[in-house]
Amino acid sequence: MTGYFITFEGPDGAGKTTVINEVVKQIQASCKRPILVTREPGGSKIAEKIRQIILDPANTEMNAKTEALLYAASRSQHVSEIIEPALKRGDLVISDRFVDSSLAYQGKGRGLGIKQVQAINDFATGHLQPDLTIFLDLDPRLGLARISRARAGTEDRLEQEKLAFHQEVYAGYQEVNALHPDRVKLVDASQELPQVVAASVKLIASTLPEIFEK
Ligand SMILES: Nc1ncnc2c1ncn2[C@@H]1O[C@H](COP(=O)(O)OP(=O)(O)OP(=O)(O)O)[C@@H](O)[C@H]1O
Ligand SMILES: Cc1cn([C@H]2C[C@H](O)[C@@H](COP(=O)(O)O)O2)c(=O)[nH]c1=O
Repeated sequence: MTGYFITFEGPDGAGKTTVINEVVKQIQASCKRPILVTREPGGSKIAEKIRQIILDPANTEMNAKTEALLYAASRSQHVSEIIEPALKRGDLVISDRFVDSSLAYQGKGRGLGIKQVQAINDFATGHLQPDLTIFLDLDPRLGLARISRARAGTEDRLEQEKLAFHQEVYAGYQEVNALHPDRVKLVDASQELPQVVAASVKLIASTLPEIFEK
């Protein structure tokens, strides 16, 4: 049996983690497949260790290529150890971020080039592609404001980057989303949380109707 793979993407503070938790609560009863929720960077023991290195605000000297390769290394382990086995079992896998984050943050934000970053990620993941990507669309300024309200003083190394970096990342997402119109669906994340959750559930139900009880 083959499973299904959904990813959530968007700028920092768009609400991905919060929305995923609420979506899972709402679809659990009617979903015919076991649901596995995971995240990047991280999702497995080794990948979480790499996450700590990448996001540590003390690692100010990390260069952009090292950063991109560490995200890809973490992802490779996450895919082989967690995502692929779950998909082989037939699960619905929902990941908080995946390759599109690297394309936007490292490809565009760090200026490494979307094609170059796609190439190292194709190597890392064996070209694994989500069935559906829900992009929580929010002005990065609003996302950063949410984050500073929620965790002022404990922002990670990437969250501490200047607004100009986050605006480049947002532009990167727009390029990536335009390359994959069939896979990537947008939800207006400036709405109240219940509306964002409802729109996400609707997209999942319309894209993957076969995973729900009739
Ligand atoms: N629609 C919403 N309206 C207002 N606040 C929201 C909304 N969705 C989430 N939040 C709040 O914004 C903050 C960031 O949410 P969350 O951590 O889920 O975002 P995220 O996209 O996962 O962020 P990051 O990528 O940085 O981990 C939290 O305090 C959360 O409660
Ligand atoms: C997967 C991935 C993530 N990032 C960035 C985005 C965030 O600022 C941090 C951590 O993510 P979280 O959602 O706050 O847990 O890492 C990135 O730059 N490249 C990536 O591939």
